[in-house]
Parts: sequence; C-alpha cells; structure tokens
Amino acid sequence: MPELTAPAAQDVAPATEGLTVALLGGGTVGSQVARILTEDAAVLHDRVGAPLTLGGIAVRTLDAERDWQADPARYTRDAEALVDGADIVVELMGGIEPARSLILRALEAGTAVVTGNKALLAAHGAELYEAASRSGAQLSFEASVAGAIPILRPLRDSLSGDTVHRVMGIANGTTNFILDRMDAEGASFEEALAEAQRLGYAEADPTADVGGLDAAAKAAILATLAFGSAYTLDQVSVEGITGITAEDNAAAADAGYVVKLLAIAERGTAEDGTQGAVLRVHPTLIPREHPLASVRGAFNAVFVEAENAGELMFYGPGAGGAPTASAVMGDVVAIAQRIVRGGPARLRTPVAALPALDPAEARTSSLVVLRVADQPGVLRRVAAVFEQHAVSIETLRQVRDDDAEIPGASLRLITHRARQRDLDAVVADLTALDAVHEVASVLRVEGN
Ligand SMILES: NC(=O)C1=CN([C@@H]2O[C@H](COP(=O)(O)OP(=O)(O)OC[C@H]3O[C@@H](n4cnc5c(N)ncnc54)[C@H](O)[C@@H]3O)[C@@H](O)[C@H]2O)C=CC1
Ligand SMILES: N[C@@H](CC=O)C(=O)O
Ligand code: NA
Repeated sequence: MPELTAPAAQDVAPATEGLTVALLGGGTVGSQVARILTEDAAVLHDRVGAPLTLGGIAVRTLDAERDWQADPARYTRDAEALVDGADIVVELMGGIEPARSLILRALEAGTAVVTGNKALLAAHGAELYEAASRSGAQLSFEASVAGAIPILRPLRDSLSGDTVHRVMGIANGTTNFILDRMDAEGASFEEALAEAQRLGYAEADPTADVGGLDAAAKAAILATLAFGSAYTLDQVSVEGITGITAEDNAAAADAGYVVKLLAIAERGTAEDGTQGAVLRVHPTLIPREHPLASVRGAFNAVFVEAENAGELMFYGPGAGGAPTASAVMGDVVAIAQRIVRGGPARLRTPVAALPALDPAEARTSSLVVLRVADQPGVLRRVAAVFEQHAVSIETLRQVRDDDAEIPGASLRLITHRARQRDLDAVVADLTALDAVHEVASVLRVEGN
C-alpha cells in the first residue's frame, strides 16, 4: 500500500503559527480554492487552530479572466518560489510537467501536497508516493476522483478493515453530461461537449474526457486505494464515448437501457490462476431502473463491493470548480490539522455557536388527507384555512368516498414547503371545521 498520508512528527508546529498555502493553478478549481481560503478564512482558522494564509497563486497568464479574482498581487509565474515558501502546496495546474517536478520538489523538502491531478497520479503515482514516504510529507488527492464525492478517504480509512472486491461507477462528469444531454434532449455530441467545457467540467484537453482516459486514470487511482498497489493508466483497457451515436442511444432506449461510461476495477483470476486486478473503462448499457441510470448531468456515482460491508454507493457532483474545491479543501484542512495539532481536531469547534431550534421551525412539504362533506363551499373553506396560515397548496385531488361510514369525499393536498408550526396550525383549524369529518393523515414529503 503506498504511503499516502505519512505521520510526520517533524511537521508539528506551534498551534499559534499560521500555515502558508501555495496554490499552483488559478483556473476553474484553483480560483474556487482561492475563494474559499479567502472568504472562509475565519472558519478555517478555527477548524485548523491556526490561520491558513494564501501565499500566492502560480498561473501561466497573470491577467487572465477568472471565475474568482484574488488580490492581483497574489498571482505569480514563479511557481518554484511559491513552493519553497509554503507549508502546504496545492497543485491544480493539471498535466504532467511542470506539475510533477513541483510536487516532487515540495515532497522532497518535507512539504505537504494536495493535488487533483489524476493524469499525473495515474502516470507517476508510485514516484510521488515514494517521495512522500521518504520525507514523511503528506500527499492527498481526494479531488482527483469523482470531484466533491468523498471516495478515496472512505476506501483508505473507513474500509481499511474490510476487503474490497470491486469498485465500479460513473467517474467522469463530462461524458455523463454529454450522454445525458444526447439521450434526454437529443443534443448533438458537439453541442453537449461545448456546454460541458463552458461549465468547467472538461479537462483542458477534452479528448481525455471523451476518449475515456480521464475515467481510466480514475480507475487506476481507485484500484490503488482499493487493492493497495500503485496501478497505472497503461494497465487500464480504455474505450471512450466518441463512437456512441444517436442511433445507439435510440436502440438502447428501445430495449429499456441507457448508455453510461463506466470505470471498473475488480479482483480477477487469470486463466493460469494468477490473482490480480482487472481495470477497464467502456460505454455500458445499464437498465433504466438501475441506480446508475438515474445519475444525470455531471454527477458521478461509485459503487463499492466489499467482503463484509456489502454494497456501498457514493454519489454527488463529479466535476466543476466549487465542488472539486470542496474536496481539495477537505484535504488541506486535514493536513493542516495534522501539522498544527499532530492529528485531527477532536471536535470541530463551531465559529459561532449554532443553537438547536424548535423543530416546529422546520420547513417541509406535506401531504394532507382530509375526509370532508361532499357539498358546495367545502373546498373554499378548506383553502381559506391554508391561506390564513400562509401555507401554499401545490396540488389538490378530490376522490369520492362512497364506501365510507359517513359519505363524502377525500381531499389529498400537497403543500409547498412551509414552516411546521404553520402547518400544525392549519391542521388544528381544519379539524375544527364542520365540513371536515377527519384529518385522516399528515405525512411529510421530501425530495420533490
Ligand atoms: N475542472 C474540474 O471539474 C476538475 C479538475 N480536476 C483537476 O484539477 C486540475 C485543474 O483543473 P482546472 O482548474 O479545471 O484547470 P484549468 O485549465 O481551468 O486551470 C489550470 C490553471 O493552471 C495554470 N497553469 C497551467 N499550467 C501552468 C504552468 N506551466 N505554469 C503556471 N501555471 C500553469 C493555468 O494558468 C490555470 O490557472 C487538473 O489536474 C484537473 O484534472 C479534478 C477534478 C475536477
Ligand atoms: N474532466 C473531469 C473533471 C473531474 O474530474 C470530469 O469531467 O469528470
Ligand atoms: Na473525490
């Protein structure tokens, strides 16, 4: 198992000292990391136990337009100087060089590194893990697989007492977005790809996405965490989505399937009995009712099958600036806590105490079933009660109740989100109405 987070006693600094974060790359993800470091500085300070200072942002073009603009003085083209002055290096440049040399420079100096660079990890992971292990520096890369979804840390930590047999999922947001747009809206491949690029999902060179190489790099990283060897991109069989036509989608739909690009890493046995890992990425037909079929847009989902845990599913935004920055910042905070406190903070101290509110303040939508007299004016009186308490009705259905003891009708109302306290008042007033025989049920609705 590669040493992904080496305990580093020599890293323990006095809790009062600040930590300098060097950001290599200020593009889609980097600009969101800079934003979080700046806007959430107080919260981060509290969680880490020391301030995190943005030492600078290494970029290719100093005056490029960005999703979030830091203080112009923070931008530099001298990435090496930034690395040398940092406590934590966050690499979000992408590509192999100079990212590889800069990360090695940091690790060899004992400086912790966070990266989202799956292409680099799948090509040179072993070299980076060894460098980290030699110096005792920490190397974390949750953002490199499935964007915001915590998947690497669960594989490494939560499942470390189990045996993982298979990891399978949708691990590339761009291709899922394209396939979804083609399937659901009849968009052309080119239109859908252009939109994915505009939304910040695609790689700088999107052929890595559509050709399956990005998902393949993720399959190699997932396998590394699941099975404990440093797998590489060239060990993954890869087929992308460029060959998928509108006709393929139509044929799949006709047979009750959707087309998804899956990344699969599983234990296998070769013909000669050798035990190993089989890694593959290819377009796959999934039955429409399968949970993976409902993963839409740039969302990702990863299934993990483990000996004792059984089947687990991890789901969430797989690409995009802010979601990916969330995963980066999770790694930064974990590393910073380890440097400052020698381990994770025991209790995440809230910055401002957040009191527990009366549950009657909850805002939910509800299904209310009323048994009412079937006579003129009942609907108006019922609606007036909802209006009086500012609870708005989303849908209303009336059903005849011919078989009931007291003949009448059932009203089934679904409300928009409203405060529980107001809904309780509605129910109390409805119960008191002559025309209402009974409030038969009140059920909360979520997820609509
Ligand atoms: N965009 C996304 O949704 C996700 C991206 N990632 C990974 O995060 C990394 C960054 O991705 P994005 O922010 O989308 O890329 P991007 O292309 O938007 O930004 C790259 C940044 O790095 C800088 N840069 C590139 N080469 C440089 C060099 N030689 N010297 C100085 N600066 C240089 C650029 O000026 C730019 O600021 C990549 O490794 C990518 O695979 C990971 C998960 C999701
Ligand atoms: N280009 C990638 C970005 C996240 O890893 C994707 O589309 O999934
Ligand atoms: Na992730």
